[in-house]
Amino acid sequence: MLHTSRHAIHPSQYRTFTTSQLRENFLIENIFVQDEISLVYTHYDRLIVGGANPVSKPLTLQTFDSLKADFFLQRREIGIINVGGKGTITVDGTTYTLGNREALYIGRGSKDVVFHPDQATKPLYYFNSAPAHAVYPTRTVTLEQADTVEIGALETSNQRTIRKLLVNSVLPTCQVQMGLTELKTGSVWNTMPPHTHDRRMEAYFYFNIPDNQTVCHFMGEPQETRHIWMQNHQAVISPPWSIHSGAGTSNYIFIWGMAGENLDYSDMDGVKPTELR
Ligand SMILES: O=C(O)C(=O)C[C@H](O)C(=O)CO
Ligand SMILES: [Zn+2]
Repeated sequence: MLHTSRHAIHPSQYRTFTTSQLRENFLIENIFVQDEISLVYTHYDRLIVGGANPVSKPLTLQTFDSLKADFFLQRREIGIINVGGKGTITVDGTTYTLGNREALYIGRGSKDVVFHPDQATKPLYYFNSAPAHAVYPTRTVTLEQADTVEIGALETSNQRTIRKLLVNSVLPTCQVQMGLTELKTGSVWNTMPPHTHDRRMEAYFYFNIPDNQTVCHFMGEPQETRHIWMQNHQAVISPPWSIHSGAGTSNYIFIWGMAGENLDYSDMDGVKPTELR
C-alpha cells in the first residue's frame, strides 16, 4: 500500500502559492501504480482518494498507521468506480462484478476487501472513502441504475451527461457521494457555470483523456482563481471554499466524489461566468 497525506489549506495561504505549490497541495498525480493500492489521506473531511491497479496479483485493502484502526473499513465506508474493463472485487467472501464505469459501495465494518486482476480485461479501480457513522448495505450500482441528468449545450461547449451513481436518490450512504460526468464530443467545459459548496469538499478524477490531450482544471475562490494542468488518470482536491471546473483540449470523462455536512447533491452556491476573476 502506498499512502501519503495532505493537510487542509486556508484560502489566504492558497493565494500565495506558486504553480508547484499548488500542484503539491491539490493535485494527485499517481492514482494507478501497477500491482499496488495507492492512496492519499486528505484532511478535507478526511476523504481518502485512491486507486487499485491489480495486474499480476490480487490486492487487499489494508489498514495503515494514520487510520489507527484494526481494518480499513472499521470506521469508514468506501465508494469504488471501475474505469477499466470488467473486474471483480470480493468483500468478506462475496464476489461483486463491475463493468466499465460501474460502482460498488461497501459499508462500514466490512473486513476483507480484495481487488482481483484480470489480464484479459484490465480492471482499474478509483475510490473515495470517508468516516461513516452507520452501516449501510454493500451493493453495486450499474449505469442503468444511476440517476442520470443531461445538462449543458453544444453552443456553450458544455454539453454533458451526469451519472449519479452513489447518491442518496440511488442508495443510502453516510457521507460519500460519487458519480461520473461525460462530456459530449465537441464539448470541453465541465461544471461551467461553476459553484462552491462550503458544506462539502470534492475531488475530481479525470480519465478517458485521449493521448496528447489535457484538461485545465480551475480552482480557488471565485474571485481568486488558479489553474492546474491535468493528465489522464490524475485527481485533484477541491477544498470547500473552491470552485471546481475544467476545460479540456478534447472531451473526456471525470469522476466527482464528495464528503461533508450533507448528502444534498443540489446544494451548490452558483457563480456566474462573468463574476469569475
Ligand atoms: O459537470 C458538472 O457540472 C459536474 O459534474 C458537477 C459535479 O457533479 C459537482 O461538482 C457536484 O458538486
Ligand atoms: Zn461540486
